[in-house]
Amino acid sequence: MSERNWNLEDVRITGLPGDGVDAFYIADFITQDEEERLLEKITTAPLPTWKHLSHRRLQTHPSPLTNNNTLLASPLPSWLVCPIISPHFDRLALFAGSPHKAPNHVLVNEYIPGQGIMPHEDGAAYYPLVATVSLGGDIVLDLYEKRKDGEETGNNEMEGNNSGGGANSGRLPKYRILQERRSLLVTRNRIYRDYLHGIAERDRDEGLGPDSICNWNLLGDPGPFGDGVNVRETRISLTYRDVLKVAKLGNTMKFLNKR
Ligand SMILES: O=C(O)CCC(=O)C(=O)O
Ligand SMILES: [Fe+2]
Repeated sequence: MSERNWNLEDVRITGLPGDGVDAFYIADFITQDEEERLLEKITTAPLPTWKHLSHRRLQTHPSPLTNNNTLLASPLPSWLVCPIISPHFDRLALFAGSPHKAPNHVLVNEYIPGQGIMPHEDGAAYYPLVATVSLGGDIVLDLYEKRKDGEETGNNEMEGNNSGGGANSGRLPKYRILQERRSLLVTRNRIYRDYLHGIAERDRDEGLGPDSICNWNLLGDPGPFGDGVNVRETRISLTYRDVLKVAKLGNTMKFLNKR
């Protein structure tokens, strides 16, 4: 399909800092059929696959990182590889600069209306690039400037260890990105490192428009948000990353035997 020959140059979020090279948004990144197939895989997973957190639930593929942020080498399930990594990410050469040249880890987050994720950073366990595919519903991701006084906890709440955002309450986002279902959002480098990201715990996103949403010009269809409102539905995100430290199970066993 011709419209799927994306060019990253055309989909930069130019309203963000970092010379525009640090964030990209592609509407209609996957088809409705692809979305349906992914939702089916995710929602029919056996219940123990989900980790229940207070404000969302989470699947981690292929497995959670160890305590020292190491991934035990294991392939991603094929439904997370095809078609998103292969062929779509490959065509965009999205992970060409990352150590393993491909994502090796995917978090699946589910938010029902009213749920969200506190402002946080993803941290140093990963190459600084996150590729997020949204399924099921539209949602606003907020970016916050880090505090200059060094008070920021640097919390990585990715796998659910965050203690909560009391210190963040009342804080206003610096930028807002609207993620439509079936879209791809890529954030990397400066946006990854210098900002916190979060999703407000509400059942409607309000005040949406070209002045408040930095990717407004890249939306597939701004029509539904013409009144400035997005009524949340259950939204599932797939966040693809490259974990820097990977241990082969064989090596881990050797290491354990030596102790
Ligand atoms: O659901 C999202 O888009 C964000 C998830 C997130 O920030 C994370 O898993 O670290
Ligand atoms: Fe995150």
